[in-house]
Order: sequence, then C-alpha cells, then structure tokens
Amino acid sequence: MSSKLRVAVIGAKGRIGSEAVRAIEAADDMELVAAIGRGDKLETLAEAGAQVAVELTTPASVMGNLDFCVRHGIHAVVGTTGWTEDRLTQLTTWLDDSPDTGVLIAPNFSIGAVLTMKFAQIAAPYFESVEVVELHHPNKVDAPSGTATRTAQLIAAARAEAGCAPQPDATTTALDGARGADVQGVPVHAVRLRGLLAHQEVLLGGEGETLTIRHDSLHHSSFMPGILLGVRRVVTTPGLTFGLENFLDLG
Ligand SMILES: NC(=O)C1=CN([C@@H]2O[C@H](COP(=O)(O)OP(=O)(O)OC[C@H]3O[C@@H](n4cnc5c(N)ncnc54)[C@H](O)[C@@H]3O)[C@@H](O)[C@H]2O)C=CC1
Ligand SMILES: O=C(O)C1=N[C@H](C(=O)O)C[C@H](O)C1
Repeated sequence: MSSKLRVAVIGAKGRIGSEAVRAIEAADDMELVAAIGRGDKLETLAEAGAQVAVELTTPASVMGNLDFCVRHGIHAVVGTTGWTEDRLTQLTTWLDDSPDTGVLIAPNFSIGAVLTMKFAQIAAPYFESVEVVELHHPNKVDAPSGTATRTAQLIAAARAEAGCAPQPDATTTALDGARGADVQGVPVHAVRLRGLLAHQEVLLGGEGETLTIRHDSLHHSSFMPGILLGVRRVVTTPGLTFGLENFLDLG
C-alpha cells in the first residue's frame, strides 16, 4: 500500500472544495481517494479508506458529516463556518468516544488571516476602540464570517484579560444593524459585494491615532497551504484543535 495520506474532500464541487481537490491531487504526499458532493453517500469515505476528510460544505451540513467521520475514526480538517459553543461541545463529546481521532477546525486557512487575528489580539488592549469589518462575495450564506467572529472573540478575550473598560459609544438612536453585530462587546460589520472574495479590516482607535490591520484573500489558492498543513498535522493530533495557529510556530 502507498505511504501517501489518503484524503477525501466533502463539498468537493464548491468554491473552496473544488480548489482543495486540485491542491490535494497536486500534493506529492497525498492521494485523493474520494470527492463527495451534496447527495453522495458518506459511506464512500470508509469504503475508499480515507484517513482524513477535508470538510468544506455549509453550516447546515457540517455536523452530520463530522458525526460520520469521527464515528469511523476518520480525521477531519474543517473550514466550514457556523461554530457555536453548543456545536463544539457536541463535537468534543463525539471525540471523547473516539480518542485517536483528530479534528482541526480552522476559521481561516490563509496565513495572512491567521496573522491578522494574532496582530489584532496583540493590539486590542492598547486602544480604546476596536471594530471589525469583514467584506465577502455576495454568495456567502453566513454573516458575520467565521473569521470575523473569531477575531472579535480573540479581541474581547485580550481586552478582558488586560482589564480594559467597555468601548466608548454614545449612540442612543440607531437603525437596526447600523452598529453591526455585537460579538462579546466588539462591533462586527459584514459587507457583501460582487467582485470581492474574502477581506477583513480590524480598526483600532485611541487618543489622536488609529491603526488599521487589513487582510485580503484575492483567490481561493490563499487557503490551500493551510489546508495541506492541516491534513499533514491532524493525523498525529488527536482531539479537537481550534485554529490553524496551533499548527504554526507563531511565538
Ligand atoms: N476556513 C477557511 O479558510 C474557509 C472557509 N470557507 C467556508 O467553507 C464553506 C464553503 O464555502 P464555499 O465553498 O464558498 O461554499 P459553496 O456553496 O461554493 O460550496 C459548498 C459545497 O458543499 C456542498 N454541500 C452542502 N452540503 C453537503 C453535504 N451534506 N455533503 C456534501 N456536500 C455538501 C454544496 O453542494 C456545495 O457544492 C463555508 O462555510 C465558507 O465560509 C470558505 C473559504 C475559506
Ligand atoms: O465564505 C467564504 O468565502 C469564507 N469563509 C470563511 C469565513 O467565514 O471566515 C473564511 C474566509 O473568510 C472565506
């Protein structure tokens, strides 16, 4: 039997899934053993002997797919969004029953986005105000993006740890949504615009100065090195790993 990693893609016909299929086919140390689309049987994964499934579908489909993978001891690299505390708890429970299986959930596979989150986390305690603006293609089904939600959570945690005061905001009258979504006290704004792919700005403001951290994914190829890294690392990392930064040496 070949020593290549046996990899499947679930959501193989989607925007990122089809790019992932090409990247896995081109990787010397991987073999694409299944490409699953909507309506295809998950049993194909087990029949094909997949060691790792790359899950790139929709928030509505991801839990059912992961339930199957974990029950069959198939490691998973997950880019699909829609993660809540309840979902993470459910997934952890499944993993407890399959202790050798690893699942990586990466809100964003691109190195620039991972660094944006890290930089925002570092900067957040030093400014009075911080807001997140994410900008995506109009076919995206969820808002705010998984990346923006994670960024805001990391910012909120960093500010709480540093003992920062709540952000200044004198708004008393506003149209619904005008101040964005409130993610743990951090406003998050979602733009949907034809022509865009995936972009994010973290705006920080202090007395007499602002700092803007901006990242642009201009092509789905930006996510591929992160997906391949995730596949290589998840097979030796049992349990739940949340965030690609855990597989990068960011200091
Ligand atoms: N973590 C990251 O770096 C990235 C994450 N994403 C996320 O990945 C997900 C997919 O994004 P896109 O490719 O843009 O969406 P898409 O709509 O182009 O693709 C999703 C695909 O999954 C298929 N699908 C749905 N349910 C399925 C099921 N039960 N079994 C098999 N296939 C199923 C759909 O038919 C579709 O082909 C989204 O949640 C998006 O936010 C997207 C880009 C980067
Ligand atoms: O739907 C997308 O396109 C993307 N989804 C992910 C998210 O919601 O953060 C990652 C990236 O922003 C592209």
